[in-house]
Amino acid sequence: MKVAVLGAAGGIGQALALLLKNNLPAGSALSLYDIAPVTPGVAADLSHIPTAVSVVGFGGEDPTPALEGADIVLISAGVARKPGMDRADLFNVNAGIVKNLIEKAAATCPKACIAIITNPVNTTVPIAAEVLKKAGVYDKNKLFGITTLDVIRAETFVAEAKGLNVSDVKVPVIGGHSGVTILPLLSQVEGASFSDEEIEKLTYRIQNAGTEVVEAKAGGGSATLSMGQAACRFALSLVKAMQGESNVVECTYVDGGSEHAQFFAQPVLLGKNGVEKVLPYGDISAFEQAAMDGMLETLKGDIAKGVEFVNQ
Ligand SMILES: NC(=O)C1=CN([C@@H]2O[C@H](COP(=O)(O)OP(=O)(O)OC[C@H]3O[C@@H](n4cnc5c(N)ncnc54)[C@H](O)[C@@H]3O)[C@@H](O)[C@H]2O)C=CC1
Ligand SMILES: O=C([O-])CC(=O)C(=O)O
Repeated sequence: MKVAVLGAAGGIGQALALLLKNNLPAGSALSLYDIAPVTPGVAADLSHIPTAVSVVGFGGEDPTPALEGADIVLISAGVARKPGMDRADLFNVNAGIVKNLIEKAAATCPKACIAIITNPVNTTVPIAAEVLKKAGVYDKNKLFGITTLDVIRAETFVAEAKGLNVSDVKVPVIGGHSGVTILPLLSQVEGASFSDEEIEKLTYRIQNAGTEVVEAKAGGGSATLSMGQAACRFALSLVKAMQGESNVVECTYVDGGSEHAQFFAQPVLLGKNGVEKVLPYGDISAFEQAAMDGMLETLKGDIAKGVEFVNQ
């Protein structure tokens, strides 16, 4: 299995590459790309870690050499938030970066599964879909927005609040990846019950956890280490499923599985060819239904912005 990371010299990219070097199955290949000229050096650095995962790195303008033969492409290239910004403020810079990288992926590894980290995810994933459609290589089962950070945050915060062992806590998070579009289904957490006030507070914290990190980093960027961990979890799940393991499920932002919006995050059964089946997210509470009703206009607007960007 060959995994390419685009944006590999950045805060997320380096953390993710380190985790993948240590956790991909033996015999895998890791291919790193970033416009930053340090990238071959990042690969050289990682290559001294004694695991059976090969690593090469490419800098400069052209990602093609990193994409050749890739089975999975993980994209974290782009700018991150500073205090006072919301994720949509990243659109002007990151939309063009994602469009260019996807054009290269469409030409070089059209059958790869592509998973996008770059914000605003609600919009960059529809951009990728439109670019792949224009290139005639779109397979909706092979395009993902990585929303796993919302899931690991929800699991961490619930375990802390309820004194549970975090490895036993499962929290589906549906919708999108910004503000009100992030909807943790706390009503489905097993082995814990919450007061209305706890639900409101936990939901708000999960929705705004990215901003919590942006403010704490005080101008030095956004979540990188927890995102590296989240993206590694998602990538390893995808690798396992693509290699034939059954029952691999992750919440992820995908095309066409929801009656609510063209793109929607919910539990997805992963398989040999990417999405095997978009799973129902089950019963939700009245609070969650109101949150769902309240998010859809924002989410649909975010999606339309991406579609327009490519087709303008
Ligand atoms: N999906 C999610 O849950 C999360 C997404 N993010 C997003 O991930 C993105 C990256 O964040 P960080 O790694 O913290 O930023 P960073 O600034 O540390 O790294 C970004 C990297 O992208 C590279 N880059 C810029 N343009 C490029 C291009 N055209 N081709 C290749 N590489 C390019 C830069 O050289 C840099 O190394 C941001 O958009 C951020 O908002 C961050 C946290 C969570
Ligand atoms: O908040 C940000 O800008 C980065 C991000 O997506 C997150 O941490 O969830």
